[in-house]
Amino acid sequence: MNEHLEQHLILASGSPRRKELLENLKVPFNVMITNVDETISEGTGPEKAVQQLARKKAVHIAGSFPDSFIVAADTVVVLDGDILGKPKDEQEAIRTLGRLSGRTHHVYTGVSIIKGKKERIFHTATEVTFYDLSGEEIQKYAETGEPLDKAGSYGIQGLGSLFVKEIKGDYYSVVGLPVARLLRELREIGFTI
Ligand SMILES: Cc1cn([C@H]2C[C@H](O)[C@@H](COP(=O)(O)OP(=O)(O)OP(=O)(O)O)O2)c(=O)[nH]c1=O
Repeated sequence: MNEHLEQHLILASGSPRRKELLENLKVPFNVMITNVDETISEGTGPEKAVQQLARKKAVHIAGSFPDSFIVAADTVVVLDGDILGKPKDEQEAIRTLGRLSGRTHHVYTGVSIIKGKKERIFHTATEVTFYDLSGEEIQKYAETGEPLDKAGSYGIQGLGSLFVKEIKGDYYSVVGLPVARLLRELREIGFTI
């Protein structure tokens, strides 16, 4: 019997990118959308913040599925110590992109895995450097709508790729899910893959 049929994987995320990336594992899974409050309390560092939020999303689903492996993640961009989440509108996206222009920032992704009483939690940090961006470039990009549902107001996998001069770390972590690390952590918690 296919052992994958005996273990149930759930992605607790509404992000289409996370779903696509998890498909690379080539195991069946279900997607469940979580709706948790993503406010980060004052003074919380990005490493802790992304882990806490990822765990909150996983816990939200885990109670109802104690026999399943629940995976959830959270991604933020950090510049000059400021945590930049998803912009609330086009104007905020334009301001954020102006700040990221010509600079190096960090993308933190936290991942939580819960299986009954067992848990794994980790985060990754990736360094991304942008080319200088003109006001016109930023304006045009913001008008595409691509920044709106993305931390730091850009998508490295989309038109935002045209801004990236250098990246140090896991590309997939910037997109929202460090899949290679996740695979290894899933094995550690007893998922056969
Ligand atoms: C920096 C960056 C972020 N992002 C995305 C990944 C995440 O979907 C999003 C950050 O918001 P998150 O709150 O981490 O995730 P989400 O609200 O989209 O989905 P869910 O909470 O249901 O899992 O930004 C990209 O797609 N590309 C990028 O280059």
